[in-house]
Amino acid sequence: MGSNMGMAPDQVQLIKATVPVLVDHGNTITTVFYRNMLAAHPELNSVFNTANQANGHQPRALAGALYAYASHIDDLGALSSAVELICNKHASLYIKPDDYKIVGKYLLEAMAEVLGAALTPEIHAAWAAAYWQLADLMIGRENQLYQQSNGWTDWFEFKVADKVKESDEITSFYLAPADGKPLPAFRPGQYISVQVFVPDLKYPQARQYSLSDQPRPDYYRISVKKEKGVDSAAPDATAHAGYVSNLLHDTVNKGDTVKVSHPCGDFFLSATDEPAHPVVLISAGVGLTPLTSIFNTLTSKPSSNRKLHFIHGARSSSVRAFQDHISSLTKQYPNLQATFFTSQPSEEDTQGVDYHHVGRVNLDKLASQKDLFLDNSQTEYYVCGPEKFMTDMESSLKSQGVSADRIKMELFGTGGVPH
Ligand SMILES: NC(=O)C1=CN([C@@H]2O[C@H](COP(=O)(O)OP(=O)(O)OC[C@H]3O[C@@H](n4cnc5c(N)ncnc54)[C@H](OP(=O)(O)O)[C@@H]3O)[C@@H](O)[C@H]2O)C=CC1
Repeated sequence: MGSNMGMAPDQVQLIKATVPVLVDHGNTITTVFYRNMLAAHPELNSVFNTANQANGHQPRALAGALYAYASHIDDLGALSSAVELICNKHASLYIKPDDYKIVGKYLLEAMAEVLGAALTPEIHAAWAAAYWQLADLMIGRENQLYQQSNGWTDWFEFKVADKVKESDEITSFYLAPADGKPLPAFRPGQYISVQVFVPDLKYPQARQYSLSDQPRPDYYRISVKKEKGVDSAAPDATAHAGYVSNLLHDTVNKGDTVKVSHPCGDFFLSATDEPAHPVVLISAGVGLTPLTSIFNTLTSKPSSNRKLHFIHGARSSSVRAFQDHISSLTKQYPNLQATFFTSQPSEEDTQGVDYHHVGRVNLDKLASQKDLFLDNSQTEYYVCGPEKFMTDMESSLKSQGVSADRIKMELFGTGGVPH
């Protein structure tokens, strides 16, 4: 990201001066923003995740993003990976330049509504300039991403060619294009958005799902966890049952159609044909889906003798997807290995078969540190799962001398506003 092209130096200082205001009022501003914008533009409900609106996650995430932007307004390079991630998600949802006009209008109006006279004309002008500086940059990047999408520029109808239960919680959907034409390839690790009409809401919702198989011309596979939500009596009652995952599990069957967007995402396997680089895949829960795409891609070449270690954590083997698939391949090929952690083994689970270690994923528990291929300075580590899991794994790898550029992960969070 470049310098502050569109902003005067005193405006940059004004934005920095509003950082404490965002700490105190950011969440109120973004809550008012979403309320007013969605009331005036109900058609945008289909773009935003309604569950995350209801539980306050979306306003908190946007407040965190505003805070991060204001804090780094004179050092925008620090935000480039977060911006790249958001632009990919926008491209996956077909966000257009006109959408930025609506968002800018309601964001500035929400600031005025919440801050009142404290939002002086100078601060208002500085925020308008700051908003459009970032919006222009994102519009430019999203335009590039649309140009790379093989002409696929809108939702496209796909048929569910197969629906396969992978575990008690995860089911795969094999999605074939309705026109039967060959699909464009994707980079293993990338995702698609799937859009379905939600009868309870009376409008569609879209969610991003990682592609869970190697690129193939005839179908895209996603593997979806049924998000049951949290009982409202529970202490952490913030999780709303997933609108889309429950519909997919319960009502979308073989032969039905869903809308799909082109593959996006900046978390992907970096080099598929370089056997010198060992690869370690570290995941928890449904976070194994993009890593299974990487695993299947790398193991699809029988001639490859690349060292590959699949590490996965689950509550029990009944909720672990792809266990038999991964285990059978690792038994067949000496260059492949798998280590399964299970935090609550059931009576049916057998140590050495269904899992290797009791507890959450802990890299210190591996039989030998050579299992992480630490002696090879080219080893790449792909990490996916709950956010805290990813940051813990990153710290663990860094403490063992792995450089940050070899640890790949996709952190959707924005860091939030400090308390
Ligand atoms: N970027 C991407 O492409 C994708 C990202 N994801 C992310 O993966 C996460 C979903 O995982 P989900 O299956 O719902 O997770 P769960 O909450 O069901 O947990 C799955 C497993 O991870 C363990 N775990 C949770 N937190 C930690 C931690 N801090 N350290 C070690 N182990 C931990 C759990 O331990 P325990 O048994 O003790 O509860 C459990 O065994 C989501 O955050 C989602 O965003 C998922 C798919 C794709």
